[in-house]
Amino acid sequence: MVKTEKNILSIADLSIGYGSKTIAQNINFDLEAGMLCGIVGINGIGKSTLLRTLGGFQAKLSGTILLNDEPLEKYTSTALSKELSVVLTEQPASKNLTVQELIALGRQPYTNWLGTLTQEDKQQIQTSLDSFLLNDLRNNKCHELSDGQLQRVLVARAMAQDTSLILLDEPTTHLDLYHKVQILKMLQALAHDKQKTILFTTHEIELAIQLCDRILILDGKNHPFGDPCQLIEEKHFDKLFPSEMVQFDAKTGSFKVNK
Ligand SMILES: Nc1ncnc2c1ncn2[C@@H]1O[C@H](COP(=O)(O)OP(=O)(O)OP(=O)(O)O)[C@@H](O)[C@H]1O
Repeated sequence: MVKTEKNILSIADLSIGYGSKTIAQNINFDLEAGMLCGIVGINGIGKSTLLRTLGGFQAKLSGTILLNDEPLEKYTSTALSKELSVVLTEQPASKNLTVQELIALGRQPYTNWLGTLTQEDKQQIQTSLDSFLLNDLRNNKCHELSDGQLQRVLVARAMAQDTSLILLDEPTTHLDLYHKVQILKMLQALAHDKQKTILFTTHEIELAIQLCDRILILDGKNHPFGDPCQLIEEKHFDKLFPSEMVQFDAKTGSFKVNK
């Protein structure tokens, strides 16, 4: 991976939550261009809340979120749509569009008020179709697709949006193991080859350990962040679940059920 030193996302002393209800606090991490980062943690710990906060869908409670060195809240929605794309699990509103039409929506921040596509827009759409193996499906309606195919379309749309940061909420939900690995490898290629910074929530801890450059563990306390090997060495995965049920095996990077 060719690394640049520039931080795309810098999070310092961040608290997230709803009104007076704090869900997580003291979150700190930095992400450079070209990094794939998974956010893991038990159900209800605040993964989606963090993603929504970073995506600007809900206000932070306190702390700093810098996107390309600018505070997130300083961005206008037009400026933000050129720096940040978000892929959520459920997007039923646009399912009547064809694959190509949905991906073309990713170019909206760049088109004029008529939505006319330039040669560059068309090129970006074609590259996204190619990267996510969607050429044969380009004229299919999105409601005709399998979950795995639809997930590839949603990520391809984010790629067409051509932002420095891409946020995804549980991109592997409902997928079989092969298609979980496929989408994560495609995200990894997008991060490494196109120097995109990609942050996603997941319950696939073992796959995240194998494929991510960084992992953020939301644990309700210190929220360890780092290289997966470093997190294993520091025994952070050992404490993720109550040890009477499952135990983390550092040698294989996997969880074993206590029988
Ligand atoms: N709109 C809301 N208002 C108040 N509390 C909320 C709201 N949405 C979620 N919560 C609470 O915030 C906490 C964190 O929820 P969140 O969905 O971020 O967790 P998560 O880690 O993504 O969980 P999961 O792994 O189950 O998807 C939960 O206790 C949840 O009940």
